[in-house]
Amino acid sequence: MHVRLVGIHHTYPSGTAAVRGVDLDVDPAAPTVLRGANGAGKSTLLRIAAGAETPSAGRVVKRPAVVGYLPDRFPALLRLPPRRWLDHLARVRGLDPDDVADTGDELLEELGYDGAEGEPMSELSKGNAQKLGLVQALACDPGLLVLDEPWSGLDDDAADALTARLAARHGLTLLTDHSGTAASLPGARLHRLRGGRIASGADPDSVPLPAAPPPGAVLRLDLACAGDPGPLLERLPPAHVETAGPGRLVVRVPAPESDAWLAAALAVGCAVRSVRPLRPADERRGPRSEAGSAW
Ligand SMILES: Nc1ncnc2c1ncn2[C@@H]1O[C@H](COP(=O)(O)OP(=O)(O)OP(=O)(O)O)[C@@H](O)[C@H]1O
Repeated sequence: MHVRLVGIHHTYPSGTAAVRGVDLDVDPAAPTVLRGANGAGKSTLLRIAAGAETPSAGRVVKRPAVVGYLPDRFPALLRLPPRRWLDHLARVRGLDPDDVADTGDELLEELGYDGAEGEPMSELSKGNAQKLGLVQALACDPGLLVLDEPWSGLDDDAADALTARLAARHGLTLLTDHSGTAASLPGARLHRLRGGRIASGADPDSVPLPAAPPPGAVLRLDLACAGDPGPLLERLPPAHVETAGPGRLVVRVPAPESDAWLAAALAVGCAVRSVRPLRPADERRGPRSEAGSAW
């Protein structure tokens, strides 16, 4: 079941129009990732998707009953100790805290949480507070998981553990991520927000095509594509394949063919991560992998 954000606008009482007409499908088959500059409206849109904020206009269709939400920041004066806070949030979601305690403990261990039991939330280190935030969002077995910068503040081991958990998740997931890690999740669908709007494929900020590639130029297309790349490549025009792995396809195509190639890739459900001209040194080095090779 998809969750759909339809015609979402949001203007804060201050007059800031943070979201201006966003339609977005959150697909259960792959994580939906929002990118964009600071202030683009990502956190606002996530709060609306999670049901933590009511939009000025528009609606969220088919939001599941249980939503796991990691906000961009916690209230600074949260005095509850961690365990009581986790129990409190379980009750807010209509769940019995005992039912989520085992999964919560498993997650705390997996993420290497080492904050003191009795310490108020407001006195935890940033990373430990982030780990608790992730645990409350993940432990409730959410129908929709909404994560605002989930890798922020995590140490390397915790970041890897989170990446592995999200990669293995089946279900609706919507997240923002400045670190770039989310783009590597299998099948990740990337959308760029710009000034409160989803940037279209033609937006230069979304598809950074060089203004005028010189004759003979070769472009490297980096794509996020759901599913097995083998069958996908058979449906696409020939190209030198650099990388063909779960969720990721990197190919080289002559510049004059790149528009047709991109159009074909978008038509089979891929999202464009970047389009860059190859430097002559890269071209001499040749592709790193021969998977699916040849024009
Ligand atoms: N509570 C609020 N009241 C008034 N304006 C707000 C509020 N929260 C956000 N804004 C404004 O709305 C716009 C979008 O902010 P938002 O936090 O959604 O962007 P963002 O893309 O998540 O940014 P960042 O990458 O810095 O987290 C910004 O201009 C911001 O100043």
